[in-house]
Amino acid sequence: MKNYTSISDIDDLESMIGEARSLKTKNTSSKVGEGKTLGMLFFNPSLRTRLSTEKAAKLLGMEVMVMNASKDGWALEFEDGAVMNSDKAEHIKEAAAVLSQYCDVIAVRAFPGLKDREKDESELVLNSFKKYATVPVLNLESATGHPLQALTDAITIQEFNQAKKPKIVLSWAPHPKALPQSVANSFAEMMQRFDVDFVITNPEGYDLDPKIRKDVKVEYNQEKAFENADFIYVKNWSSYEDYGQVKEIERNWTVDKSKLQHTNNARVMHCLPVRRNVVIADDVLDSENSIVIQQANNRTYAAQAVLKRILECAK
Ligand SMILES: CCC[C@H](NC(C)=O)C(=O)O
Ligand SMILES: NC(=O)OP(=O)(O)O
Repeated sequence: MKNYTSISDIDDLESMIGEARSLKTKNTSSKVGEGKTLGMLFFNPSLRTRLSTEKAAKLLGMEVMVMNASKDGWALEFEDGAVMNSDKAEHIKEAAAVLSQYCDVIAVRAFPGLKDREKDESELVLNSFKKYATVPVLNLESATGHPLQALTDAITIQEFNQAKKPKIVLSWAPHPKALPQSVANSFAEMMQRFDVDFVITNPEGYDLDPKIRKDVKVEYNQEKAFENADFIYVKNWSSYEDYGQVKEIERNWTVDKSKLQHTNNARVMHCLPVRRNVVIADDVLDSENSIVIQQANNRTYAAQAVLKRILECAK
């Protein structure tokens, strides 16, 4: 595995999950990162991804450099052939090549603009780093995916699952801002890699990209979708068909304790950050049903397993 920019970069998921869980229990340790440097560029805010990935790298013996690329770095030009006579100071060709001199792995967070679907789906920023960097690239959430989060989610479900074939529901929930489909996309892709009863529930007008959800059942009645569910993965996303749009805030989609009565005492997951009492109610987040903190803890071990694999493959 040279890069980790999509969950499709992992061909042996069970092995990767096993390695992450083994690193978590310290049954295995590794200093494969000694003498190596991870460079992380954030074009958008972060708490979990930034800190868990830094911790993961340091557990492997890596040095870590982090940069708020939008705030501290030069404005970058990503279009090849551009005449750079406006506000962009540096081309990604030079930036990626120079970063490749300093870093052994380059990790990038770059959210979608949510204005131009075609441009966002081209993954211009992430793919430009892949094209012009000469070292492996790690996706810290891009315009269409969040593969480290999805691996974390798979690890967490494996840890908590007690059913032979669990019913797992990805549920839309309201949010005041237009958010990416990235987390939902990668979760939907990940669930299709396992033998689970996977259902997506969202209001009409919020279906995910059909290229991602493929033939996954979409249930527009949230409570019906929750029936006998073992896991409820809650996430907001803006409309794909009316790209980037937030329709009226459908407050009755907030996940509260009354909704869980339809489930099989389901575990509730969310990638965080979460808007309490808009996306998920206090009476769920403060209950035994919520595993969002355990889920966030697993971000470190997902990142550690991925970085370990990248470094081993780069040898
Ligand atoms: C990990 C989630 C990051 C981002 N969330 C916000 C609030 O921008 C999103 O929904 O993709
Ligand atoms: N879940 C997640 O990626 O959190 P941050 O946006 O805080 O990194």
